[in-house]
Amino acid sequence: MGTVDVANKDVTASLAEKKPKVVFVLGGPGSGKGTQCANIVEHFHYTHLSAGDLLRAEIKSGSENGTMIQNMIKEGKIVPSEVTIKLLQKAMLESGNDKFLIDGFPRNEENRAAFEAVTKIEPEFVLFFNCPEEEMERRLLSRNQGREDDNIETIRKRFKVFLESSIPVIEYYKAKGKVREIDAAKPVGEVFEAVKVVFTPKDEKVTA
Ligand SMILES: Nc1ncnc2c1ncn2[C@@H]1O[C@H](COP(=O)(O)OP(=O)(O)O)[C@@H](O)[C@H]1O
Ligand SMILES: Nc1ccn([C@@H]2O[C@H](COP(=O)(O)OP(=O)(O)O)[C@@H](O)[C@H]2O)c(=O)n1
Ligand SMILES: [Mg+2]
Repeated sequence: MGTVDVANKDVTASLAEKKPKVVFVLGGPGSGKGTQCANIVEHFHYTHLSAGDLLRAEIKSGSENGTMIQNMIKEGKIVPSEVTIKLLQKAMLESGNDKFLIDGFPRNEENRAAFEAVTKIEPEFVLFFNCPEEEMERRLLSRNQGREDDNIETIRKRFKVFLESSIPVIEYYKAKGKVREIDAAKPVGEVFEAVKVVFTPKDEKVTA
């Protein structure tokens, strides 16, 4: 066993000790995951970890996996979970927090099963932003963050991957009663009102 494996075992053990609370934030590309996570962080003091942001930072850092990650993102493909899970574990440990919004992960069955097997962490619930494709396409084409995957050709590929690989993950958690579905086609403020209801503890909810 190499030193990298040993180091990752330490990370896994330290994380397991903390028993972190995890919410998976899922939804198609452009459904508003990042936007709403920023609001949730402000109001509910979670740490936001976007799998896509972590992968993009890994490319920028000049890591040995950088070129592979960059090529997969350009093609709208899902990076092997070994890479993404290590980045998530490291970020969780470094944050010092014990409440996380994991945005854009798990995106396929391999992501889901590997995260469960490696970390033994079961999500509290899954926040699912449901949005029609036409609206997501409009938003992505005007996102203007200079992303190499926000062009119509890659967007189409990402929608296909979402339908074929990510929807089954949402269905898996639906069968476990863990999905909190939000109508994400509405304006940002209205979507957040619905999000707040999900994050507000039941005994604090005002029943008018
Ligand atoms: N409810 C909304 N209505 C209109 N535009 C939105 C809404 N939510 C997000 N956006 C915009 O759509 C684009 C994609 O949002 P983002 O939060 O990055 O989505 P995701 O992380 O799911 O891809 C951004 O430019 C964002 O400002
Ligand atoms: N779990 C993940 C998340 C993202 N990614 C890659 O990163 C890309 C961008 O993900 P993202 O979450 O930032 O994209 P949005 O849904 O926010 O538009 C995806 O299309 C994948 O290529 C991945 O491989 N595995
Ligand atoms: Mg995002």
